[in-house]
Amino acid sequence: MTDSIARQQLLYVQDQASDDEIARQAELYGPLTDSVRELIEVALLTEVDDPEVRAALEHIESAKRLLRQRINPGPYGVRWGASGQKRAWGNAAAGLRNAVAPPLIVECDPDGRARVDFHLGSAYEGPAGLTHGGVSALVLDQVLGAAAEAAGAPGMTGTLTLRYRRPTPLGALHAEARIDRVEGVKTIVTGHLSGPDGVCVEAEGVFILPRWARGKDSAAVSDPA
Ligand SMILES: CCCCCCCCCCCCCCCC(=O)SCCNC(=O)CCNC(=O)[C@H](O)C(C)(C)COP(=O)(O)OP(=O)(O)OC[C@H]1O[C@@H](n2cnc3c(N)ncnc32)[C@H](O)[C@@H]1OP(=O)(O)O
Repeated sequence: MTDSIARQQLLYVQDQASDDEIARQAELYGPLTDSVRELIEVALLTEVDDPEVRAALEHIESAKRLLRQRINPGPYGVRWGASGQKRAWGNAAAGLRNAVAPPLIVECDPDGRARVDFHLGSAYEGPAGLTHGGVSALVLDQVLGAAAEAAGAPGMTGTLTLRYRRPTPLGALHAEARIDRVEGVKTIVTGHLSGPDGVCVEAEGVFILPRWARGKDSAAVSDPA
């Protein structure tokens, strides 16, 4: 096993946190993340005068000093609690503790379907007034990957093919995915992202269970045995 695979595996952790403890953390950190996400939008769009911008910066620096007093060297990784509840809270698309995530709260069925209604604000702009194409890819990668995982056929993205059919607006959007077929360790998933005028981006993904995870329960991938 290479060093990078071993390091990656160590970030899949069973920390035995109870459901109550996970709920406490979600209640504490969820609003912090929401506030930082809103801060990103406000910092992008504010038109107040220079002294107000400088004063706001001092407040933000002071909040950072407070939070840095005790800090996980990162990244967050994926953690499972005592009941098997999974926390991918650092995930760039869906992480509860990641202010960069829109966030996506993806609903999944065990037959390999997934869907999400979400909102993209000004921080996700690419072409003027439109969603950045890379952000659409991020959303579809996550939703297609979640569909594979929900059906017990999880994997890393091997190939993601996208067709941008019409510009994706910012604002209220929808994405959905379903498993097309499973071929051994490969799960092929299709899906799309749509806006108020219909489908904007179509996607097909090949998700592959990596060698190091084969034959292991998903909650046991941190066990190097
Ligand atoms: C239990 C833990 C699970 C871990 C995770 C679960 C996460 C669940 C999260 C849910 C939602 C996340 C959604 C976002 C997911 C990302 O963002 S993942 C990040 C982006 N992807 C990557 O970084 C992947 C980097 N690449 C790799 O790690 C490795 O190349 C891969 C893709 C795991 C494949 O390597 P490998 O395990 O050595 O595969 P290998 O045994 O050589 O080939 C197996 C089969 O796949 C085919 N194949 C290999 N590479 C490719 C490819 N790139 N394209 C198409 N086919 C390929 C081979 O031809 C072979 O086919 P068959 O001969 O069986 O027909």
